[in-house]
Amino acid sequence: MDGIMQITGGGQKSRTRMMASPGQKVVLITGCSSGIGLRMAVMLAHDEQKRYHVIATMRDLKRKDKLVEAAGDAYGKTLSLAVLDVCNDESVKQCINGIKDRHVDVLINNAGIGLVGPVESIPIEEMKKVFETNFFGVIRMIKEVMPDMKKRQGGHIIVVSSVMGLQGVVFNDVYAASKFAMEGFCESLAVQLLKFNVTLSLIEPGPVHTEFEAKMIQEVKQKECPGADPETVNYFKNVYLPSSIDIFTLLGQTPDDVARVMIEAKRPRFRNLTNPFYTPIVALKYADETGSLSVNAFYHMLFSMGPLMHVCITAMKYLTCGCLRSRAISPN
Ligand SMILES: NC(=O)C1=CN([C@@H]2O[C@H](COP(=O)(O)OP(=O)(O)OC[C@H]3O[C@@H](n4cnc5c(N)ncnc54)[C@H](OP(=O)(O)O)[C@@H]3O)[C@@H](O)[C@H]2O)C=CC1
Ligand SMILES: CC1=C(/C=C/C(C)=C/C=C/C(C)=C/C=O)C(C)(C)CCC1
Repeated sequence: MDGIMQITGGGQKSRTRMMASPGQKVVLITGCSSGIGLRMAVMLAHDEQKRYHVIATMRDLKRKDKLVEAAGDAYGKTLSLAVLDVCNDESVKQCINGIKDRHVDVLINNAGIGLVGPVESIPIEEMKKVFETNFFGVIRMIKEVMPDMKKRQGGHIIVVSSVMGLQGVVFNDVYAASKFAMEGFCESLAVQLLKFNVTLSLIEPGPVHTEFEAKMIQEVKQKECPGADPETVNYFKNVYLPSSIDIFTLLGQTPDDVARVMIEAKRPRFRNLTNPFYTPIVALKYADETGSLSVNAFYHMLFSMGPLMHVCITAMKYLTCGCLRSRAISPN
């Protein structure tokens, strides 16, 4: 393993860290009870050269069993567990204060939640929860860890964003907005951090088969959408849902695919799309600065193409996988 996980500077000081052996880098990951966070934690803890000590955090330790089982022998050696709720100031402080010298070499902000539905049917409180987790949760972590990294002139902050941080998707308005907000925040901060030799990277997965997908399907099926008109509810449940399931089936990656992109890239880049299919989708946006191309393309894919969308996406998948897969999977 080489990868995005490269640390710039501060290497010697890492000897004083709690739990980590000399020379090991301390990697703190949020949201490790399932999905991408769990797999990243396990893959790093299983590094053959034992270069990382992973502090796998989750908000509720009752959910630790899947991680502990997947970690196997690494648990208690190269992987330890800690409680951390990214929405709670105290919880974040307590966790970081519990680490020797508060020394974190790599911070992976993975914890996040989704939200789908017609905007008019979603209470503002629910929308705030999404921003509180996906946006302020990341900022809370960065504020706690970044000052020490700046002092040490070294460290790496990774943020699991999404393709929806670059391109909005119908009925995902608020979730996409939370990831766009994160992208803007990181784009601004990355420049300052370079001056302190601290690297900031974004990971932008497309659909990934995790609990996130199951929760999304459940949410669409169960939501009664009060306040939304019947036509909109029909588009949400009978047009968006089947297209979305189709897209997960056709293009979905595994959490291991995503973790590998992060771990195996030779040099840390600022943006890291994990799914080659989304490269042309994002390119559409930059090809037409008025935005009409993207809005019209998505409109036709969703509302005019019907079953043809499946054929079209399958064709695009094979075309893009052919020419872009190697770039997306091993970017350097
Ligand atoms: N799956 C997908 O299609 C995609 C996912 N992503 C992003 O990937 C990241 C991981 O999601 P994924 O693995 O797919 O989904 P999962 O639902 O499997 O995992 C999300 C993790 O975040 C944790 N979490 C939620 N709220 C908090 C909180 N307040 N404090 C600490 N942890 C919290 C969950 O913990 P708990 O068990 O306690 O709920 C869980 O461990 C998210 O940021 C998501 O936005 C990006 C692109 C695509
Ligand atoms: C329905 C639909 C689409 C759906 C995309 C989806 C469902 C993407 C999911 C991404 C996820 C889950 C990201 C998580 O952060 C497209 C391709 C835009 C084309 C138009 C129709």
